[in-house]
Amino acid sequence: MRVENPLFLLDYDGTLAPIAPRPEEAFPHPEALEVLRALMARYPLYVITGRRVADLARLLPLPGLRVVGGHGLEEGQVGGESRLLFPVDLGPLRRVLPSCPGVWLEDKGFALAFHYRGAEDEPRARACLEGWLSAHEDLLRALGLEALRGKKVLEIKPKGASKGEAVLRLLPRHPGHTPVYIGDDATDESAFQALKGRGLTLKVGPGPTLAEGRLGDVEAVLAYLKSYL
Ligand SMILES: O=P(O)(O)OC[C@H]1O[C@H](O[C@H]2O[C@H](CO)[C@@H](O)[C@H](O)[C@H]2O)[C@H](O)[C@@H](O)[C@@H]1O
Repeated sequence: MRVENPLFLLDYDGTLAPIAPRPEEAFPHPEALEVLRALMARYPLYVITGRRVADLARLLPLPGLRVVGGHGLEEGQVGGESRLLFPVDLGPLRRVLPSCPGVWLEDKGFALAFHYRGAEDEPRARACLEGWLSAHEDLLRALGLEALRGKKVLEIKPKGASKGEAVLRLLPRHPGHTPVYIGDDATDESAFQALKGRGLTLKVGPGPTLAEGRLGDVEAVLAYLKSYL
């Protein structure tokens, strides 16, 4: 299914890049750069990611590429400035970090992501993180923080920011365009929900979803995007 005058809103991990054991190893699909460059020349396009804008600039070095980072916490452009939209103080939380076997911390500055992919016992690592979370619920609430669960990752970030909130912020900037949102993770569901009845939403891979349509994998995402060129 294709739409007229699309506004592309594309997730990164699991959508433009296959999932990898570590974030720094998740390189874009070999055709992604060329396809995104061509799409950007014709249509408005944003990458909507949980990563930092700076991280995306390294992985998708396309000057002028618009990026919403940190699940809506940050906005910027590759080769340009980025700005933080939600104030945050993670200091008190950094003093009580969990100690769970096989879990490692990706500190984004404005959010903390605890990864358990590859832990010897992933279910145990996840349960350990959930236990730590329950024990610190009051602290999180006092700091205005909340948990977000993604693919083998538990993130702590300021309340209020979400991909759904971010896409609703972007729509008025592109009147006359129909949003096409593509994402693979639970963290994309808020965007699928926000865009209900406003555009086309496509979930990558299996699993329950609020999206209207589905693409099998990253390969299918690239084939779909190429159909607009
Ligand atoms: O919104 P996204 O662009 O999908 O980013 C979500 C998170 O992606 C990264 O973690 C995930 O991908 C890694 C590489 O494939 C994988 O190892 C990990 O298990 C996944 O959770 C990134 O590290 C996070 O900061 C993003 O929030």
